[in-house]
Amino acid sequence: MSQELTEDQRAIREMALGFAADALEPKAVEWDEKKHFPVDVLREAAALGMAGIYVAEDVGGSALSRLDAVLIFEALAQGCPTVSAYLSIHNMAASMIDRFGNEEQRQSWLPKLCTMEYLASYCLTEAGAGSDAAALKTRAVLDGDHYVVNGAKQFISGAGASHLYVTMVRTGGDGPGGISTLVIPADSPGLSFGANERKMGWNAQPTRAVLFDDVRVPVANRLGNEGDGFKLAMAGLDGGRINIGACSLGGAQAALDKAVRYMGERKAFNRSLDQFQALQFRVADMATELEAARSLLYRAASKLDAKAPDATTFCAMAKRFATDTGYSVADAALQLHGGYGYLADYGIEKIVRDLRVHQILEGTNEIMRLIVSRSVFSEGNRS
Ligand SMILES: CCCCCCCC(=O)SCCNC(=O)CCNC(=O)[C@H](O)C(C)(C)COP(=O)(O)OP(=O)(O)OC[C@H]1O[C@@H](n2cnc3c(N)ncnc32)[C@H](O)[C@@H]1OP(=O)(O)O
Repeated sequence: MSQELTEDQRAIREMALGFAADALEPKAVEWDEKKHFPVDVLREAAALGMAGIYVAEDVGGSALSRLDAVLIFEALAQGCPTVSAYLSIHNMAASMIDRFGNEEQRQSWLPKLCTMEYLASYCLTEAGAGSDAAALKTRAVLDGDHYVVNGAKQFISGAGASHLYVTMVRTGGDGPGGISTLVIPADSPGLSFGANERKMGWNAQPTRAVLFDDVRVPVANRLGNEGDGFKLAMAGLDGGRINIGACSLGGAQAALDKAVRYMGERKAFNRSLDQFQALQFRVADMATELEAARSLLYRAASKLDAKAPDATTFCAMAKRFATDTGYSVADAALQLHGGYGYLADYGIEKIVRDLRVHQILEGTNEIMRLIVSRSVFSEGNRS
């Protein structure tokens, strides 16, 4: 463990690890193969307080810290990175309503989001606006006390299954200042979904386009003021990014643990694999790299909890480092299994496939470098 955890934090982590071992890990390969989104299991996680982790208690949330959330997503990902990652997106959307919603919005949506009677999706990306999120084109035009929304969102996790879509739309001119955030219910007339995308991994959750054709959304569903939407979206992503980093670390830890067990059982040249120093050193490096990533991730979470001015930069550093490290450690664990690592039964190749996308989503790792370099160079300019 990279930093001393409090007794409460250890208990939270143990609870999530127990849930991962009992409810996620035994089914994870089957869910991947059948492309099954286990909503019933997500609701069991919600009953343990993991659907509104950093949402306030008055609306059913657990009111825990960002560091607590990272511990939970890391632990859950040891059972299934994909289910943990969906839950992290649901938590991000719920926390945006908690932080930026008015009292009526909080009371009407959050109790159901915290039990997962309602599932939530986060809709920023468009076919023509991924990394350049401020270029989004989905438009919302005011018509009396409603907005009329037209456009399409791409790569939306949970789409088709979610009940609420926290959606960034253009209500004003070009650029970030013209963007607002609307909470759009799934049953809104004119809202429809693309086909479930066929993916390399992340098969235990659906990914679809969300299509808006003259969808009427009450002005009362807007979070914050007109023009605030880009900042709300970015603020949500700060936490979302470290949560995804935690999912990578959890998946990679599970892969490393499998490799260590396998190396004790598998013999070659009359010795078990764990007797070869070259392989022992490889495992030593993997464990060291994971621990370094964990330290940075927990530091970023603590910065977010402290509302530190450099929290966004640390979240970007941690997301980039944890998802790159997690992927390379999981891939090395596959290699240590030899041909068996490539077989579905061992559960390693699924972890590698699941973790690959973490280097792309919640902001590509190239965008994370952009955020960090902007901060480094602006600090350099000041001195
Ligand atoms: C299986 C599926 C595979 C693929 C799944 C893909 C789906 C997803 O991953 S979900 C979405 C992920 N998308 C992203 O992460 C988007 C990546 N892009 C970005 O983060 C931004 O566009 C980024 C960082 C490049 C900056 O954009 P840029 O247009 O230069 O805006 P920038 O000038 O920095 O900021 C605009 C305003 O927002 C504010 N802002 C920026 N970041 C933050 C933040 N973290 N918190 C609060 N405010 C912020 C700025 O201060 C600025 O405010 P002001 O105008 O008052 O100075």
